[in-house]
Amino acid sequence: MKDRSNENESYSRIHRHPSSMLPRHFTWMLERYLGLGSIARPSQPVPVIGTFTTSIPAFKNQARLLSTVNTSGSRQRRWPWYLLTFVSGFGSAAAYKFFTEPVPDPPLNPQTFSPYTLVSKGQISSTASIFTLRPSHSVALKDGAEIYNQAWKSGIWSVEVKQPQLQIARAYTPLPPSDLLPKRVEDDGIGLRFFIRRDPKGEVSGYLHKLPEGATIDLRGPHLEYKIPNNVGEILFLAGGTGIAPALQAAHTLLSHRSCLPTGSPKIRILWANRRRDDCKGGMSYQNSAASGASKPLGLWPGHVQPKATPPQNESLEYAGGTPPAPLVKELMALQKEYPSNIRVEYFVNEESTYIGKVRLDQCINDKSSWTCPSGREPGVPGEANTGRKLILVSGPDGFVEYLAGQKVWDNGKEGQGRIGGLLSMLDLKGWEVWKL
Ligand SMILES: Cc1cc2nc3c(=O)[nH]c(=O)nc-3n(C[C@H](O)[C@H](O)[C@H](O)COP(=O)(O)OP(=O)(O)OC[C@H]3O[C@@H](n4cnc5c(N)ncnc54)[C@H](O)[C@@H]3O)c2cc1C
Repeated sequence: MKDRSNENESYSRIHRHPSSMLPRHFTWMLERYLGLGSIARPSQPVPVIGTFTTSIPAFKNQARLLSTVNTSGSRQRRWPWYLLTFVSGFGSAAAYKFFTEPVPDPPLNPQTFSPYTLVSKGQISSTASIFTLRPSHSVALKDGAEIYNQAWKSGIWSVEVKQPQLQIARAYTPLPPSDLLPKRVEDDGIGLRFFIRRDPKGEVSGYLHKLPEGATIDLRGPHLEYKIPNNVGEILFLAGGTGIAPALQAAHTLLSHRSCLPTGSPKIRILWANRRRDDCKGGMSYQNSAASGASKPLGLWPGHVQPKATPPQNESLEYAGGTPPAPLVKELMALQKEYPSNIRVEYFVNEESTYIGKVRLDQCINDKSSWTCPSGREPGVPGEANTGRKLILVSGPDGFVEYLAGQKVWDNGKEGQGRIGGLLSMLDLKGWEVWKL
């Protein structure tokens, strides 16, 4: 009968020995290729496994060497080797994992189109809807939020949306995050919303409006359209139709990222013109068309409706009560509630005979009333006069921009600002800068 006393002893030793944690073939490999000797059985010669080496003289020697490895050497002396082996083993495993595991992409990049999923399409008027999109693939949330954050901080930006059948793309302006939205959509900061008007003959807008929820939409961006200067003090934003999207972006940049600057509390006044009440239901209507100069319109943008009657002469603002506010009106109202001294919004509706006119523009440009920083929004100095740059931004259909600020011009394949024309050219702009979007 085989004497097992020795075996028991070596078994107990193996269990005290750190190498006992290693799988057998791994310890053999360490011994075989690193010459680490007595890992498996400290008191026994290491067996030579297999016979494939024996016919080759060089391996024969090695096999003989391995078969006679003396395992009684000092363990202390070998510890650094064990450590080195472990460290390099784990290092290699970590490196392998790092280089072979797919790294989540940022949700958006300016070079290539990234797939987004149409989460919802909320129709807000007969011609326009709010589209909510989320990246289709798993994205690096932190990087994604950072890409959007940089864009929101910078100013007005857009993304390109691809129509895959025709392989054409159009620019659209993401709406800023809003506290009014259900948390599900915006809470992780990677969803994007768009206010898109369906052009009856438009290739891309028509395509988008036909897509069902769950469809994939390819986006590329962000593209910075206009960097809002850091030292901006006041913005007068003239928005026509979907031009409200960049106006909301400007308000977001100003109120969330530039609030209460050393130059004073920045402010923004938005004059939003729509052909129909549809898009801005519930919005506060500017009633004084005569004061706004609309009774003597200059060039009018396509679809313009001539005023039917002379509007009242008082300069009151009144809510278009009775109907629940349209989603974007709600968002504008929420901003006004949160920043009552920093944002003012006026609505002009062509079918109600209200227009952005010369007189109203002149009043806005010369408004000297103090817009103070609401309490608790330090470090701005409440009530301090604003000394920052003053900007007039104009955004909307070509006809709208031309009517207010003159045509943009194409030069060398690039769209340029052109000279200031339209209504603004008739006013003394006194230090206001004009930018047509
Ligand atoms: C920076 C930027 C941001 C924008 N943001 C938004 C936004 O947030 N929301 C939004 O709704 N829009 C936005 N737009 C407008 C948007 O990019 C598209 O221009 C708009 O949706 C129309 O595109 P479309 O492909 O549907 O129409 P298109 O196919 O380009 O057609 C537009 C109009 O031109 C007419 N047309 C086309 N080809 C011809 C031709 N050969 N001859 C005569 N007429 C022709 C069509 O009948 C149609 O009425 C933005 C534009 C820019 C530049």
